[in-house]
Amino acid sequence: MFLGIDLGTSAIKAVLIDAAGKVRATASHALSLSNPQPRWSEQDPHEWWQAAQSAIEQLLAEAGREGIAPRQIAGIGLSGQMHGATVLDKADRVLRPAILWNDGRCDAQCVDMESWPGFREITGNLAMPGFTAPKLLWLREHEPQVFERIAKVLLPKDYLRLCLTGEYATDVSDAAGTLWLNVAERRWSQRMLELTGLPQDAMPSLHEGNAVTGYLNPALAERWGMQRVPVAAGGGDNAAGAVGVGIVRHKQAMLSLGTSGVYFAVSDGYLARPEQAVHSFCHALPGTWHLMSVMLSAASCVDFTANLTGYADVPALLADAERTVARSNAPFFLPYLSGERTPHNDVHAAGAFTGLRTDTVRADLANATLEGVGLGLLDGIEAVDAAGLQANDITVIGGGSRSAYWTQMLADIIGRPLTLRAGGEVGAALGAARLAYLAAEPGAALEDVCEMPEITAVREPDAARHAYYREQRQPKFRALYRQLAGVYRVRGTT
Ligand SMILES: Nc1ncnc2c1ncn2[C@@H]1O[C@H](COP(=O)(O)OP(=O)(O)O)[C@@H](O)[C@H]1O
Ligand SMILES: O=C(CO)[C@@H](O)[C@H](O)COP(=O)(O)O
Repeated sequence: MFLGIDLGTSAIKAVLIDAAGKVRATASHALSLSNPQPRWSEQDPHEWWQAAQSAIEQLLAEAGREGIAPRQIAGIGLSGQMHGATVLDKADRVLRPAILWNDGRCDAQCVDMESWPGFREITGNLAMPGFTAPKLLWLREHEPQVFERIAKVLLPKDYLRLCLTGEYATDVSDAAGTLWLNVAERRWSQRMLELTGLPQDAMPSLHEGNAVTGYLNPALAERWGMQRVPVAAGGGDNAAGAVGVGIVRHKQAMLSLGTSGVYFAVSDGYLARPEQAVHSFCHALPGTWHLMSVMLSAASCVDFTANLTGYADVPALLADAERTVARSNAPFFLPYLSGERTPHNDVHAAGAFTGLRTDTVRADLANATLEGVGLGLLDGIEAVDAAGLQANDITVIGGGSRSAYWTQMLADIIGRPLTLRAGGEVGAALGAARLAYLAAEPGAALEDVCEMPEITAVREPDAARHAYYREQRQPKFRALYRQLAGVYRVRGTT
């Protein structure tokens, strides 16, 4: 058995797979998110660790009910929300709340980074506020008393690794999102670290996703009745999500519907297209890279509208949306609740409902939300296509993939078949478990461990609906962003 742990933004998820790759148990524990100031997004790393322990203990209890003993677990793999800056002092004390991937406070620092010599050549990316390095520049400027005490900077899942093993380590897919990695060469960039004011030993050791980075510490192994199993490097949640559904070969593609919305296309060589905020990162398996478009609020927009309009929960919103006939002159929703990365790279972008009329009902707002997220995702997919990695078939994963209604609407908007696969809704934890498998059993064949799980459904695009979205909705959606962008931009900032 192999245990995968994914530190998502909304919850920690744990999954147990057997040697045939079948999911045998799952568990999760919700996480809270804090927005102490406009554009700030933070979480407490101590809460991550408490939630991880709770998810693991629930998982072991569920596995026990299936007759699986903790000693049967042969390896652990980690994945997590990318980019978050977890800063520790030399005694491994957390110095402040982690600044997350959807935090937009450090746009001024990004402008500085873009002027660094060699920046784009080394990192392959645009400097965007979600990434880790500009957050450290912000700390240097705004919280110097914190900055000078920093001994280590860890990504979210790597903080859990420290708690599990006592080791400082990361993997190349997650490290690529720091802007301290030379992405083509898969190594830390001394130059980018120096320009940030950090020594190389502030970084964890760097590994491929399927490498062993340490072993479960004796106290935890005893408490959970487990062996001191190896802990794999794992991957950033998108790379791990891709491994989980077998998206590991050139031009294969995946769409992740989590808090964020991510379109991920694999490349067998390094490729960089930063112009439209397309991310160029290493994949979690050796010798592979990927391009990615990232929407900062995707399924989280659906939670937002459900709360705002008083639905009991997301399934209630979805059911009502499905019952309501789409009208001509339907309202629009701009999904930029946390600003946007691809293609706009605009921290000032904001969400909006437009086109409201006296007869607008909340189901119209629900449908506008589902559609607005889809149109935003299409912008990102087209940006990746333009970089030369167009894929005809897209596998969908993440919490949002649970809705047949929404995934059909997305296929109609995108105009390509969307494939659902067994375990896809489990998301990145599945890939983390597969990376644990590869690390614990180096003789295992990659093609076997990383095969595509069985197809559970295919959403074929409806030609007439696709034409409607292309001709009627997409041009207006794009125009609305352009027209509203200036309204939300704060005077005196970029
Ligand atoms: N039945 C459902 N249909 C559509 N969306 C759902 C459903 N259940 C949960 N979700 C959405 O899934 C999202 C969480 O997905 P997940 O992949 O776990 O995110 P994260 O990795 O960011 O924590 C939530 O925003 C929630 O609205
Ligand atoms: O910032 C990115 C990728 O660049 C996000 O995709 C985060 O990695 C968070 O993921 P979810 O919690 O939405 O899965």
